[in-house]
Amino acid sequence: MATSATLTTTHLSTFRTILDEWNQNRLKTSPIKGFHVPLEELQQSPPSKDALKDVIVAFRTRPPLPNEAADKFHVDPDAKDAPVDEDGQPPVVEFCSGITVTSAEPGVFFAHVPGMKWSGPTLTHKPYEADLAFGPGIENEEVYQRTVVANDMLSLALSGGVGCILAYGQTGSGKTFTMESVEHRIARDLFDQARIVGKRLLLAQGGDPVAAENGDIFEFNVTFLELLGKHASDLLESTTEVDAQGNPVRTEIAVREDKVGSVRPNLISSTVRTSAELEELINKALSHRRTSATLRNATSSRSHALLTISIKNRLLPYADEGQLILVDLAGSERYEDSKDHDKQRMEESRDNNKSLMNLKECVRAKAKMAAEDGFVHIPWRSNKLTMLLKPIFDIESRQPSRAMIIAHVSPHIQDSIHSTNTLSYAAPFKTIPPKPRGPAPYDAKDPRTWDHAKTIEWLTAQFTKHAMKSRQAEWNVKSKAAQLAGKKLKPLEDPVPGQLDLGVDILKICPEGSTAKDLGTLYTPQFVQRCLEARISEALRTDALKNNAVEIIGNLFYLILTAKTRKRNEIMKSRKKLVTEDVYGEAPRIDAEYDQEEFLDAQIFFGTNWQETIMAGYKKAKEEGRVEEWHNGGYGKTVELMLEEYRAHKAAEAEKAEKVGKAEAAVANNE
Ligand SMILES: Nc1ncnc2c1ncn2[C@@H]1O[C@H](COP(=O)(O)OP(=O)(O)OP(=O)(O)O)[C@@H](O)[C@H]1O
Repeated sequence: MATSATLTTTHLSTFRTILDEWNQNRLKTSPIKGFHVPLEELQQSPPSKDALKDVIVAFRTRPPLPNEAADKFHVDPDAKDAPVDEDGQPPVVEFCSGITVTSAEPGVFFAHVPGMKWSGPTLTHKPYEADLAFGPGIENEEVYQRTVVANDMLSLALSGGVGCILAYGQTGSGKTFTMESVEHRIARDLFDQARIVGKRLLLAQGGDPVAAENGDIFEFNVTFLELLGKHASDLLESTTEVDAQGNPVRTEIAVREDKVGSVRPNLISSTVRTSAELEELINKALSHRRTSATLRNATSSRSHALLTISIKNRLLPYADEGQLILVDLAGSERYEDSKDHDKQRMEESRDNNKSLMNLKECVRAKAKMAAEDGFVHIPWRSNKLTMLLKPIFDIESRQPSRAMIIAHVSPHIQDSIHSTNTLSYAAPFKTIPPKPRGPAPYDAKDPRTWDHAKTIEWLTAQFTKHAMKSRQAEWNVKSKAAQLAGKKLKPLEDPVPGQLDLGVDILKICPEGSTAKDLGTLYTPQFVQRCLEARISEALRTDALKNNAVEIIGNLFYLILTAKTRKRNEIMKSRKKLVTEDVYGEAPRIDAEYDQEEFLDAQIFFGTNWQETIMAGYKKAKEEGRVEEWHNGGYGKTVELMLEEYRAHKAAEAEKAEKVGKAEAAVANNE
């Protein structure tokens, strides 16, 4: 039977004609939109932090490779039922585009999906939107500048936050090409950036200007983990042992939460001091990366690869370590593409798809939470991949984090169905920043609702507490010395209100117009730096001020976190039992009632159709005013119908396999 790719190839010239007409008509009404800021300008001006989002999504498509179309979609003219074109000739397999970029920022990709009606071939043009879109002509350097640099990922990690970049897409779409270039460029820039940040921090502490010139205050540790199906291994472990398929055998690494809730797999952690050392390490790990041929790409990577650069700030040894997590995800193969593989490969493929689905749930939930400032559950514990990404998904983490997903699609029209799957996977991550809703009602326990005066009052109380403590400690020392000299010191009197030397100018820490909510968006080192710059008394030692500042910002983060958790509990209580709106507010969920294994397998089988079918049912019920009915049975029925279809498909597959087995046995017997 001809595959849809072969059918498309057969009608290539018709599709090309339809596509040209569509493009001409489109260009008449709307010209192609470029990026907001030219690249040179972007490189000169630092990004504005106010405009940054927690989740950023970008699309990328690559140019076709030489001879790729003819090789990849080769049609055998001698085969039985060999396809012929409209003129009865073997189809000429040349490149035909399946993707059109109509806007770079916001990013808009149109996927051209071939179809067949009684009247002949048809083409549906499906639009998808992201924050950014990179067409086939965009070079790696520009992708890096507009993603990593423009979103301040390096400063974020150097300031104790977590920056994560994920490359997603069909096998062979260009994920590794992008990620490797991002990794090498980060190796190129990280140390220069660290010197700039380090110098600022050292000078703010009144440090030695010569030492500050080197700015060498960070320690960088690198790990490289590979997740193949359910199995994690260390890509920095050198091995000579190989398995039956010729893949290197490495120690299995456990991925689990420890007693204090951290996920820290026992990996080789290498300290790097220079760009060259980091570069060398990346090259070593990449050469170790397990690859093997799949149906679609001769050097396809079947595993997720996670490069983590942890950054310790030696000036703030107790602050959380910053992290850069760079993830080259396994190819998102469809069931159709993996079914001809052996059992092990099919299992890997299934596990990969499950982890990609869990990842989707987590990223969508994170995007939703950032946009609405409310609470949503992020199911990061459901899978090893998402567990490894705990620092960006755990809502209880005090570290600021930012995730960027770059969804890659093949440029070929024969891959359009794959492309629509990829684009509809990633497009919902794009969120619109929340509209200003006016100030939230004041709540003494929620710093996010405090005005400037209340913030100053709280900061003053915090610094007063520390000043009182150090005053008392000083008196204790003096009193001890007096005792030794046989004297007795006068008891310490309370200070005259307003005359206690706090050592800092509170108004410099929280200038007019800013509030606790603004302070809550600072990274710990930034707050510490601000406090050091606000020092007005030499009596307050740098070390003491640093420690006080870390504690105070920690207290503020804690109050914000507690307020968020309280809000979450209120929301949870108000929700109906069992029947809950899912994280996208789209459809109700009673998923826990199903056999989870089968439930996930069915979702993988249906791909994007699963969610689309549920959405369609929900929307219809909503339009007809039957939402309650949908909650109480409609959703369940829809899921049951899809599960039944999946079971029927599995039964048919099993029957087919049995027949093939019997036929093979018969042939073997005759022989
Ligand atoms: N933007 C691009 N420009 C030029 N060539 C590219 C581009 N992106 C990818 N390629 C080339 O396309 C081929 C496939 O890319 P790559 O290996 O990165 O795909 P992949 O999505 O990582 O596949 P897999 O999941 O199988 O690892 C490679 O030969 C790569 O060099």
